[in-house]
Amino acid sequence: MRMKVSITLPTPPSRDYEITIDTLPKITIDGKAAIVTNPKVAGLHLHRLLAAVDAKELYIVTIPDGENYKTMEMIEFILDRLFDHRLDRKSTLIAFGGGVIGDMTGFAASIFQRGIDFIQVPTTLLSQVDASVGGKTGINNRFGKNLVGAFHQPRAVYIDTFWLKTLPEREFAAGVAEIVKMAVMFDADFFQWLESHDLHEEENLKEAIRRSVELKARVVNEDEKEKGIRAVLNYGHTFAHVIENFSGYGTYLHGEAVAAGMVMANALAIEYGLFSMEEAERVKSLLEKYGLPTEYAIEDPESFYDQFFLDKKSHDNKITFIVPKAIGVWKMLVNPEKTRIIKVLEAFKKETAVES
Ligand SMILES: NC(=O)c1ccc[n+]([C@@H]2O[C@H](COP(=O)([O-])OP(=O)(O)OC[C@H]3O[C@@H](n4cnc5c(N)ncnc54)[C@H](O)[C@@H]3O)[C@@H](O)[C@H]2O)c1
Ligand SMILES: O=C(O)C(=O)C[C@@H](O)[C@H](O)[C@H](O)COP(=O)(O)O
Ligand SMILES: [Zn+2]
Repeated sequence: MRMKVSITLPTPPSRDYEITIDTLPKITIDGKAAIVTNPKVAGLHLHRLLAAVDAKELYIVTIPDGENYKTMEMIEFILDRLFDHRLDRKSTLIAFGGGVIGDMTGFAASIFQRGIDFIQVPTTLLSQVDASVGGKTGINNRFGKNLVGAFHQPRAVYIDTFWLKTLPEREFAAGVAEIVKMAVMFDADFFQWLESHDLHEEENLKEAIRRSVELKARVVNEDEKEKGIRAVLNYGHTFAHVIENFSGYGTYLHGEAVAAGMVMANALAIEYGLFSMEEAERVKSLLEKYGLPTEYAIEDPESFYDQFFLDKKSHDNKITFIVPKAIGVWKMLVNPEKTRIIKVLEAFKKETAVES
C-alpha cells in the first residue's frame, strides 16, 4: 500500500535582529555562553568584552588565527570544546573577531545540537561593514572558498569602532573594498561621497559603516537565502574566490582579492559594452587610494575559468557574473561566452606579465 503524508510547515519564524553601531553595551545572556576568538583578538581586546558580558557560565574557545584555519577540522575543534563545557541547546556563542571568526562561529552555532543562538561582535572593518550582517556562515575546503556552510542569522550584531584602533592598515583597506563594492552596486551618491571623504577620519568611517550596513540589511531583508538580489553582494567575488584559492588562503586578504576581482568584473562588463572605461577608472582609483590591489597575474586562464564552475552562482554548467552597468546600477550577466571571458582573463595575464 502506498501512502502519501504531507508536512505543511508554517512560514519560518521571523529572526529579526538589531545591528547596533555604538559603544559595546552590556550583553546579558540567560544560559551558558562561549566566546569564540583567536589569540590576536583575545590578547588585544578580550578583557573589554569580558567586562560587558553577563552569562550564567562563560567559556572562551580560542582557535588559531587566519583564513587557513577556516576549515571543517576547526569546526570540529570548536564543537568539541562546546561539548567539553556542557553547553546545551539554550546556550549562546559569541563571535569575537573578524570575518573568519564570524563565519566559523556562526557555522558552529548552526549545527551544534541542530542550531543554537549566536551573537556577532565584529572587530575588523570588513566584518563590521559586511561579514557580521546577514547570516552567511561557513568554511573553505580543498575545492574552494565558502563551499560548505549554512544560513544562520545572529541574534544581535554589536558594531563598535573602538576595536578598529588596533587594526593594521592593510586589514583596514580590505574592509574598504567591501564598502566600495556596496557603493558601486547600489548607491552612486555614496560612491561619490567615498571619492571625496577619507575613511581614516572617525566620523567619515562611522558614516561609511552605517551606510554599508543599511545597504546590506536592505538586500538581506529582501532575499535572505540568495534566491535573487543577494547575489549582487557577490560582485567581484567570482574572481576573488579563485584568486584566494589559487594563491593560497591568506596570501591575498579577502578584501584585497575582492578589489582585484571587481576590476576584473568591470573588464568583463566593458567587454560586453555594459560599463564605461571612465567609470571603471573611477572604481580603480578609489581602490588604489587605499592601496588595494587592482591587478592579479593569472597564470593559466583556462584553469582559472574552470574554477568558476564551483561558484555557488553556477548552475547547469552556466555561470552568472555580477557586473556594474553604471556606478550604482548592477546587472547579472548570465552565461557569458567562454571565449569572451577568456579574453578578459588573458588581458590580466598580459598586463601583469608586461609589468614583471
Ligand atoms: N559571511 C559573510 O557575509 C562574509 C562577508 C564578507 C567576508 N566574509 C569572510 O570574512 C573573512 C574575512 O574577514 P576579515 O577581513 O575580517 O579577516 P580575518 O577574520 O582573518 O581578520 C583579519 C585579521 O585581523 C585580526 N584582527 C581582528 N580584529 C582585530 C583588531 N581589532 N585589531 C587588530 N587585529 C585584528 C585577525 O586576527 C586577523 O589576523 C573571509 O573568510 C571572508 O570569506 C564573510
Ligand atoms: O552576504 C553576502 O551575501 C555576500 O555575498 C557578502 C560577501 O562579501 C561575502 O564574501 C560572502 O561570503 C560571499 O558569498 P559566497 O556565498 O560566495 O561565499
Ligand atoms: Zn566578501
